[in-house]
Amino acid sequence: MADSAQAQKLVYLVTGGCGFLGEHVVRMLLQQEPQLRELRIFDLHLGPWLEELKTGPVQVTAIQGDVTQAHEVAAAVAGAHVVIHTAGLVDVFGKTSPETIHEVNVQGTRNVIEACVQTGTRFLVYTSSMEVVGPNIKGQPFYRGNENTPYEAVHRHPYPCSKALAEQLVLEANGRKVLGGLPLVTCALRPTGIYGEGHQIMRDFYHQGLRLGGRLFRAIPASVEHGRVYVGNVAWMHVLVARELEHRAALMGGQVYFCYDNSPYKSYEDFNMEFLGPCGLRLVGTRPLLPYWLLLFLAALNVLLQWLLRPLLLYAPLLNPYTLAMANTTFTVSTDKARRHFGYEPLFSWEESRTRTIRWVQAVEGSAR
Ligand SMILES: NC(=O)c1ccc[n+]([C@@H]2O[C@H](COP(=O)([O-])OP(=O)(O)OC[C@H]3O[C@@H](n4cnc5c(N)ncnc54)[C@H](O)[C@@H]3O)[C@@H](O)[C@H]2O)c1
Ligand SMILES: C[C@@H](CO)CCC[C@@H](C)[C@H]1CC[C@H]2[C@@H]3[C@H](O)C=C4C[C@@H](O)CC[C@]4(C)[C@H]3CC[C@]12C
Repeated sequence: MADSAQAQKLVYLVTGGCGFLGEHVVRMLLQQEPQLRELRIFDLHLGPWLEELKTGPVQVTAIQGDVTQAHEVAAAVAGAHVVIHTAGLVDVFGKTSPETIHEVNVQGTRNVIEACVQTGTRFLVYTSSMEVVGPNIKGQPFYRGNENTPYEAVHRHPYPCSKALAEQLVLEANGRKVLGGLPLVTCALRPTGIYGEGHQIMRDFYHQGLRLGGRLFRAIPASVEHGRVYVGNVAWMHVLVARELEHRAALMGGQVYFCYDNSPYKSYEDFNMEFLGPCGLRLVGTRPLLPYWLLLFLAALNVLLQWLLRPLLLYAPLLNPYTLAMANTTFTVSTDKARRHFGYEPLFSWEESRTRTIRWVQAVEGSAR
């Protein structure tokens, strides 16, 4: 008893803890981090599921707050040993203005860093994205690359621009003196496209398929590989990094790590069919049904429609020139840096990740009826 009380000494803060990834990080910490005494969950919108966590042995503190408000962030960070900063605006569909994306993703991250410095928190893990690397505006392939693969990382879209800037801030903050004089230790995790329970875009594709009579139409060549990683494994990487940063500060501080697991290399659409297929959807065509120039035209038309309709309603379809370029450019990762630096092995096999995701889509199906 005394032993476990002694072991449970750390206070963690997860920003964005009610999002798709954030919820998995929160649950993973509660399951896998024996040193946890208090878990603070900071989010703009708090989920009702947090209530069920409050009955366990770890103190769970839900904080409704906005990362763009420096004083709210500082109050949440004060006294935390580790901050996992996953909060962000993930928008590649034109739902939010570029200014808001910048404010949340860049200024929000700056606020988190400054809060750590001012209040004496020493360990900061940032959820970055594969998009800080690519695909770039030239659409050059990144084929099974690693953290050292040369690639021209040039962006124009507000979301990757904001993630790249925020990541740079986090990495540059490594080594800054925090209150008390000790150095801040930071690192960034770069997931590829995350999938798993709670994935909104998978839900959107599923509903689109139902509307189209159980069919989806191939738009992307099957040969274009798109990197994907299971949300449970991304969460597990966050937990491991957070745990190991203190012990391996010299090695891990200021580093970036792609998030990876044993999910197969496939095109975006073929990969989604691994889950949507067993739920009754069919991908029509072995080749794209429309020529690329026509898809590009439709994508551009969607941008025009979005602009024209903006005064009346928010029109934000999945297809736009940016998402088309993303889906149509090979970007896959093959690395073992996380294993070498902090002993990461995926917690969930591909089979388990697949089964869990299928079960979740089936539950979505049940609730859609
Ligand atoms: N989903 C992916 O495929 C993917 C891939 C790579 C990286 N990421 C990164 O992972 C992180 C989480 O992404 P996600 O897919 O879980 O997105 P999400 O939208 O599900 O979660 C983001 C969370 O941040 C919160 N948030 C947004 N603005 C906030 C603000 N101003 N203050 C406080 N909280 C705020 C939201 O309420 C939400 O709960 C993001 O930083 C994203 O860039 C996601
Ligand atoms: C042309 C359509 C025909 O079916 C397919 C459009 C698919 C797109 C909506 C998605 C293709 C690639 C996705 C992105 C990628 O997986 C990585 C991301 C990084 C992350 O930081 C946020 C999410 C995303 C941008 C993800 C969003 C959806 C796609 C563009």
